[in-house]
Amino acid sequence: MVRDWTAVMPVKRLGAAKSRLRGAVPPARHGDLALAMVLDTVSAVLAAPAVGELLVVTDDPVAAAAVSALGARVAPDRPDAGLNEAMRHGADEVAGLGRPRAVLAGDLPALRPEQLDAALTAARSGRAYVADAAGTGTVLLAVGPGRPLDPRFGPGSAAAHAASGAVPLTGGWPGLRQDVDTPADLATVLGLGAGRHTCELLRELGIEAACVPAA
Ligand SMILES: Nc1nc2c(ncn2[C@@H]2O[C@H](COP(=O)(O)OP(=O)(O)OP(=O)(O)O)[C@@H](O)[C@H]2O)c(=O)[nH]1
Ligand SMILES: C=C(OP(=O)(O)O)C(=O)O
Repeated sequence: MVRDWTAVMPVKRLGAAKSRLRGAVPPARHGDLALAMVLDTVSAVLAAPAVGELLVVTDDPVAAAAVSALGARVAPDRPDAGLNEAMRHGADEVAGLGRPRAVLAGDLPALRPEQLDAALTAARSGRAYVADAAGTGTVLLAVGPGRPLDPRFGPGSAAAHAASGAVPLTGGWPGLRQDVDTPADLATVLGLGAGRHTCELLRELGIEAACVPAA
């Protein structure tokens, strides 16, 4: 498979990230959990043969160092105006319109490389999205060369992406579709099998967790 996709992943400052997930682990470890989920998502993305490069858009120094160590490239969060602007900046300005780009959230700790490959293969020709497991949100938005990303993430983003002309991708891909916003989402992910970083952190905290093999 040709490694031609640039994956783009926005990561909020860890101290402010994943507020709806607060309470899933002790407060002092909340940032560690947010980072562990990012690292599992990054590991799966970098192991996907269709991905040539992963660009992480973040102003968090700890996350930046950790994802760099795994092999991702880091760009600052500009214009520092929220999720859609961070995605647009990474995909259209830093990566550039000349490449196929796919943005995905950094909260997919059960993501498997083959699921991302399948989604990117299905998306190849146009602007396409993958809805989250609930069907209302979006976990991935892909766009071919020459086209702006035009991201519309936020509440109801699946419908917003459809209304903007993006094609919904219909594969099963349970790990790709399962983003973690709440403690209930985390429990679902632990049933699917979380990546090594999330899994080891939870086990350290005495929480039962099924782990998948390292990607
Ligand atoms: N660079 C950047 N990433 C963001 C920003 N807002 C959200 N993200 C990232 O986008 C992905 C999905 O975001 P959300 O699920 O809305 O995450 P969140 O804002 O941390 O979660 P809540 O506080 O629970 O709403 C995660 O990887 C976040 O880290 C932002 O303003 N800048
Ligand atoms: C930003 C989104 O999701 P969430 O905040 O639920 O992760 C979205 O689905 O567009």
